Amino acid sequence: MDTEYDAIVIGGGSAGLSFARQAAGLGRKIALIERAELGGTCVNRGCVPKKMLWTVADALHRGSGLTRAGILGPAPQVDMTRLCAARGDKLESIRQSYRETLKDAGVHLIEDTAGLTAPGEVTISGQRLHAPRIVLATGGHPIKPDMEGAALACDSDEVLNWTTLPRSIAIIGGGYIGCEMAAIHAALGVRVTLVTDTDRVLTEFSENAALVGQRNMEAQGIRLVTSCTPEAVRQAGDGLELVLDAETVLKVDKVVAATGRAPNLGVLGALKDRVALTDKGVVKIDARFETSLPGLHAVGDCADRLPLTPVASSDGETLARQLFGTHRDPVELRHVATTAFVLPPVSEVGQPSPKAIFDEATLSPLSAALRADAPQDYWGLGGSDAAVTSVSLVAEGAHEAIAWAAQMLQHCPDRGSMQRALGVHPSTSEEAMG
Ligand SMILES: Cc1cc2nc3c(=O)[nH]c(=O)nc-3n(C[C@H](O)[C@H](O)[C@H](O)COP(=O)(O)OP(=O)(O)OC[C@H]3O[C@@H](n4cnc5c(N)ncnc54)[C@H](O)[C@@H]3O)c2cc1C
Ligand SMILES: NC(=O)c1ccc[n+]([C@@H]2O[C@H](COP(=O)([O-])OP(=O)(O)OC[C@H]3O[C@@H](n4cnc5c(N)ncnc54)[C@H](O)[C@@H]3O)[C@@H](O)[C@H]2O)c1
Repeated sequence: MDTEYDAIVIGGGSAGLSFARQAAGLGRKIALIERAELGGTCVNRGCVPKKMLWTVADALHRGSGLTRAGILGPAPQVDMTRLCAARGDKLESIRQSYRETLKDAGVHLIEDTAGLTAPGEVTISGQRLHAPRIVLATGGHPIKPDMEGAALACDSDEVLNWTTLPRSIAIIGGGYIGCEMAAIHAALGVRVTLVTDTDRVLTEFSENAALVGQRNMEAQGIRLVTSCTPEAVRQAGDGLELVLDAETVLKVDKVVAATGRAPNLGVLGALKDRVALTDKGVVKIDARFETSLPGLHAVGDCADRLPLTPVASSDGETLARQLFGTHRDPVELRHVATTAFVLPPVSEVGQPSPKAIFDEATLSPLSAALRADAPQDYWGLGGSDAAVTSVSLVAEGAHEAIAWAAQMLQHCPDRGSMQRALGVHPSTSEEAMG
């Protein structure tokens, strides 16, 4: 087996795959080491299985609200066996396409657990490999809250592997994962309570957009408990109890912890003290993704960027170009569009100002007139009339439209010139642009 490479990348998720493909494409000899499934979190335990579930939830949700339009009759049932089989096939086809891509690109794929044993040296199953550049792309894992009985709670990895649906769940955490799991499972017919320690959900989004998303979740029948840190999870017969305080105990089939993620840094072994971390516990990097240990770079969720797949993929490719091609700056995080896949989705790009310059209405889409639960749409602009710096959107299809807003923001538009373009009638965006 070869032991000398131009670069060794540890982790075959979005960041590592993208680095390896690009670096090999630039003619370099690259090893990629992956201890589990190719594709990492996004493909196996994140975006892809989540989005497939969300697609089903979205269809059920749109249909179920339309009672005033005369769509009546028994609620459609989800066959989880079929759904899981279709999802399993899709994930395997993605993993297979990655295997083929790596092979075609000439990347040496090693399926093993890697440890960093010295600068420029990685060890797998007792064998030492060397490269002047080592890339950490080891991603992260879910963390559970520090409370009695936390081990009884499922994390997102487990939820995305459920083959049957519980009747009721309590979710701890109102971030992306907690809200997405809540909206999806409520649409699938599960009774959902979401408990979070902040005073509103989706605190990574601007307040006005998040509050519209929160109201839509409540209209969907999700019970929200804010500003609450649960005290314990207890077994109670076949089910569980989530203890909120001395007086309040929720009885549910399952408790889900969606309380954040931490980077996978076991790979650093004895070198861990030589690799500086940020206050958030992720690896500190400079503009060339280099860590405090010369020759060691970090990309994706283990590094101090935004834990989103497009950022991981783009940074992996950028690092390969920086090391082996022509220099390219990392994408600016203010141009990264993001979406919480609730129903309808909450999407945003840019740097929202505390007070939006345009959000005078929470828009009432025409479809709401036909729905029993009347979801609201929302469009907000941040910055100033002279320079718009953010766009927030809550609407069906928001996750598609927000990419165009990201492109528009690159050109620093003023509000006046935005109004000289016209939207489609009748549509939410037309109301917002008017
Ligand atoms: C439930 C959920 C839903 C999400 N939804 C979205 C979404 O809709 N949109 C979005 O943009 N982002 C989403 N994300 C975030 C996205 O999945 C991550 O940002 C992205 O997957 C990070 O990619 P990565 O390559 O940095 O890490 P990962 O994909 O986690 O890959 C790291 C890989 O490194 C391997 N590894 C770790 N240590 C070692 C070792 N010592 N030796 C060998 N291999 C090792 C791991 O096995 C893993 O495969 C979601 C995340 C979750 C959990
Ligand atoms: N659609 C997407 O793009 C998407 C989807 C899922 C995840 N992600 C990425 O994954 C990252 C992690 O997501 P996440 O939702 O796990 O983490 P998060 O950090 O975004 O949210 C965790 C939430 O749990 C709350 N919390 C923590 N401990 C608690 C406790 N003991 N009691 C009550 N509430 C508690 C926090 O206040 C926070 O609201 C996100 O930042 C995001 O970048 C993205």
